[in-house]
Amino acid sequence: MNPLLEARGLNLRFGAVDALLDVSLDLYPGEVVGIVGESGSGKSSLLKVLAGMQGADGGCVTYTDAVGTDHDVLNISDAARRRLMRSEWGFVHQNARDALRMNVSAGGNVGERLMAAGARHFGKIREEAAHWLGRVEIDASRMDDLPRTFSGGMQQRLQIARTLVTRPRLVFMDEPTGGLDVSVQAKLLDLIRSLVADLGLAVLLVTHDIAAARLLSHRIVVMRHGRIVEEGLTDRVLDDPQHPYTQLLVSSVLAA
Ligand SMILES: Nc1ncnc2c1ncn2[C@@H]1O[C@H](COP(=O)(O)OP(=O)(O)OP(=O)(O)O)[C@@H](O)[C@H]1O
Repeated sequence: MNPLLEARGLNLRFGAVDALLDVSLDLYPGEVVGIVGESGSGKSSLLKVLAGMQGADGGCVTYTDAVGTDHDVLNISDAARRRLMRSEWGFVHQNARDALRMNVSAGGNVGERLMAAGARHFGKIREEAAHWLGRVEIDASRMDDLPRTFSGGMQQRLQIARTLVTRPRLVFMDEPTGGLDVSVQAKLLDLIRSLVADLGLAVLLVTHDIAAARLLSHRIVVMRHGRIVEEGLTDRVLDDPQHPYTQLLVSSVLAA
């Protein structure tokens, strides 16, 4: 099986800071890879570069689409990147407000993604939006309400419905449960886990929450100072960490 996304030798500098140093990564269809590390280790920078939202100073990223065409993500045109974002990719932001349109109804937020992907039949769009609100456990009676009347957890579930309604093959997630209450986080993680498994999604998950990474990821990549210091199957990395930094990360969770 060929990787869906292949990154080689990525470098990115901000002034004197190396945000990424020779980072290489493969992501296979249906695979969930958790990118963990402390604040400032380069996780978000890596996600943005892989999604073509941020350039790099070196290296390359190749995405192979559903019909087998390779896309050179770092040199892609804005229009082509937007096309991928509409049809094959999704991005879940930490803050739902960065993705949702707050003055558009919940149903509209989901439906407009379908319209952007070419759907035209109003009845079908509304039906599909209602179906997706149900899948993320938002009551149908809230369909015409504005997202600003929703709790943080509901806004995040709405963002997920908006992202998944177009059936992406690859979803980038940047701290999807960050900033939420612990009990809300647990419920959201369970929901994400079942949706990802049902839909067979490939996911790149950035998180500083080791428990979230353990729950969702098949494989874990550990970053420190812009480099990948360890990677492997989730249980192996978390139960038998080899790098001293991973040992520290894991033991600090155990001690917490
Ligand atoms: N736009 C920018 N301008 C200058 N420096 C930046 C910029 N974006 C990131 N950096 C720096 O690059 C390094 C990596 O940042 P990045 O946000 O990727 O880390 P992170 O692991 O995602 O951290 P966090 O968990 O806090 O979001 C940090 O030192 C950060 O200060």
